[in-house]
Amino acid sequence: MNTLPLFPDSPETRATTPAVPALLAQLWQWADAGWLRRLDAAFAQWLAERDATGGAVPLLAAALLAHMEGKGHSCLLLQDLHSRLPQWLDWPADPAAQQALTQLQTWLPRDAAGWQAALAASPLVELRSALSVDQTPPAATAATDAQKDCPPLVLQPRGGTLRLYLRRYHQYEQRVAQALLARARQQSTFPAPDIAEWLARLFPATASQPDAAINWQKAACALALHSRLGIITGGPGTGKTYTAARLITAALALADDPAQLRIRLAAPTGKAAARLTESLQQALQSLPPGVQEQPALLQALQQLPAARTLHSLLGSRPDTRQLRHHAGNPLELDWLIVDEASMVHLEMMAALLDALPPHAHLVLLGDKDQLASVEAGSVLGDLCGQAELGHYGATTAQFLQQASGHPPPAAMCQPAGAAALALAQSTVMLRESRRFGGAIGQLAQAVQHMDGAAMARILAGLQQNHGAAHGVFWKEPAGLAEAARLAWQGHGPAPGYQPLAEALLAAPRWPAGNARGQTPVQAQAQPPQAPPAWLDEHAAWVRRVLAALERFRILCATREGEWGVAGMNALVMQALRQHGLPVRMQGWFAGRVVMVTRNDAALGVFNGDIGIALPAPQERQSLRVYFTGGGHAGPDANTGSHAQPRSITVSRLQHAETAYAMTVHKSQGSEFEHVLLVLPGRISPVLSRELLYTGLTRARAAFSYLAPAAGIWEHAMRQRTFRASGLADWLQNTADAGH
Ligand SMILES: Nc1ncnc2c1ncn2[C@@H]1O[C@H](COP(=O)(O)OP(=O)(O)OP(=O)(O)O)[C@@H](O)[C@H]1O
Repeated sequence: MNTLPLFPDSPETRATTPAVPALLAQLWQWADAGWLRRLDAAFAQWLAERDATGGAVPLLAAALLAHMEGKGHSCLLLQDLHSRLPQWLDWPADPAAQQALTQLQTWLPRDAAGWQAALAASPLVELRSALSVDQTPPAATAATDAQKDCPPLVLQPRGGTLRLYLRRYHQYEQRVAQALLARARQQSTFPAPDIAEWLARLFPATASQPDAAINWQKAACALALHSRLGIITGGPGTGKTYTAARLITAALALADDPAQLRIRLAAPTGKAAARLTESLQQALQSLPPGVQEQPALLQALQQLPAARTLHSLLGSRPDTRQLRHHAGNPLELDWLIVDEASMVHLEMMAALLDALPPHAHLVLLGDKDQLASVEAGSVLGDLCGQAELGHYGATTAQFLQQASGHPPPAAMCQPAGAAALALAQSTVMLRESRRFGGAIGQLAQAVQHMDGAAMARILAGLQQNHGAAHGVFWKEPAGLAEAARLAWQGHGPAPGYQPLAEALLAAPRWPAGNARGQTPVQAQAQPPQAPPAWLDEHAAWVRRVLAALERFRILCATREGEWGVAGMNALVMQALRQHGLPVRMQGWFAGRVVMVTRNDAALGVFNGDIGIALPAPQERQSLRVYFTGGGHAGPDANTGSHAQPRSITVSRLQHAETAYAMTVHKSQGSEFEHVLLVLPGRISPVLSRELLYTGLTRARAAFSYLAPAAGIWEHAMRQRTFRASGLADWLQNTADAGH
């Protein structure tokens, strides 16, 4: 029911809001100042040209909505907008920006009733009832996209909150919620005793894991086999891939014909897909003996295809948002395992669910505590908001007892007779990390629990060792000289970029006949016909360079500034030049590390792919970008060699940026032996607990931290990332009594 009363507009608001032309002029001025995006002002202008009869407030709300969508929010929480505007917009501290912000604030209604009054009369806004749900089938929704005749903005009261959406995001949220709930409720046909039998084989009791209490990995498999949806969340090393390997094995074992079961693996980035393939292969090596005795099962496991990026799985095509697979042309698969699900944004999740055939099982693996996706939405976080508490219903508890040998602890079950949320019945949180100990693990825990006392203890221990112990170096305030030292030398055995520079300079000499005898990195020239032995030598060198590149990365909270990606890249490039590499501040050079910034399905490169420019083995004077991870095993199109990693010539890679340093956001799905996290000296909303946690957990063996001001870490640790979204509400307001 719509719980928000419809009051007349507040006179206070009307009195201060400018006329439409004045508002638009002001929005463009703010865009020129860099406080809003030009896109935000242009959107308001476009709406005004469509219909300005609703006055300035709907246009102002639209510009702010577009701006917030650019920051990852899928909607605008209207009743909080007035009070939280300074925090959400984060305009610069200078007096002009702050004065503008104050002015903007006076134009906003102060509460939900004021907003509803100001927006309800506008033909640009559709007011939805709290209970209405879109019934448009996904294929039709995708086809009409903007739905030209519908108002572009949607005002949605629900759960006591008033949200304003771009129509597209309103539809995505509803489609995602409906599709996930339908899958969670749809039970599979596997009989519980058969599930129990296979899970007992795959998770035999051991000394470290006696069969005395519930085994959450086993329970996760049981629930994913029980319905068409499994959500498995947990921190690094908690065994998500280990569990997925056993789940896949059980699914194949329970299938009538394992050879016919189409299991597909996917991840949001090429890097994450490569890691999934690799760690799944490792996990499959450690399956218990019972499996080895089943030749058909073994053969099916050996034939599992490599993981792909979600973009390539869904058939992303150049120059269009439309994907090859959708509800009208569904994916041809029976099971889909998606790793690093925290990186999947709302639009991608909606597209994925549209394209999934109804009978297919979907399994999402990911760490709910990591940063949300770069693009709008916080899907996994919204799905797993209650995962820690379980909330299992009586039917689920009974099924877990039957299929895995133990019910969940009483504290994680719903009281008798209480309704159980459908999604919770398909969700398991894994808690025990088997990889993460030492100071990095302790730091990650202290951050996650906002535990100031634990943090103080860890720092005191580090100080006794001049800032470094057990693979952790932590210093604030610190100077840029310190950053340059760590970026080059690392600390202790933990590497900086020096090993990469050494690998680059240790390039094989050109074959005999090249009079200068220079390495390819120095000369970028070679004979036109390279002999096969030289090609192999070149390929081995490329692999050594890529391995060195994977050892270290600088992660930043921001892109700009000395302590952002730009500053850190400059610092590293200066060091590389000093050590004899042909670095150029603009354009391509051998040794330039880049990150792809836009998907290009035709080229087979995707946003977030990391590569390094190196001289090509055959083409005189030419550079190719060789990519880490996600490479294909087939022969290189250019060289014919079987050992070449995936590469493309630099002139074809239009959308890439230098990436010795990258944002923490973009580092999700990757791990490095040593991570140097640098934060800026100014407090801002991007500094958050999730940012620290994600940065920390990218480090396999060593972690360094620097910031130019004291108190930055502490501030970040106490601040949670905020993403406005209505997805949790759509999911939670739908209870399934008796589940
Ligand atoms: N029940 C178990 N018994 C023995 N070893 C386990 C078990 N669960 C996980 N491991 C081991 O712990 C390590 C981490 O497991 P895994 O890679 O599956 O974790 P993950 O959650 O997928 O990590 P990440 O988030 O970093 O990908 C692996 O070496 C795995 O073999």
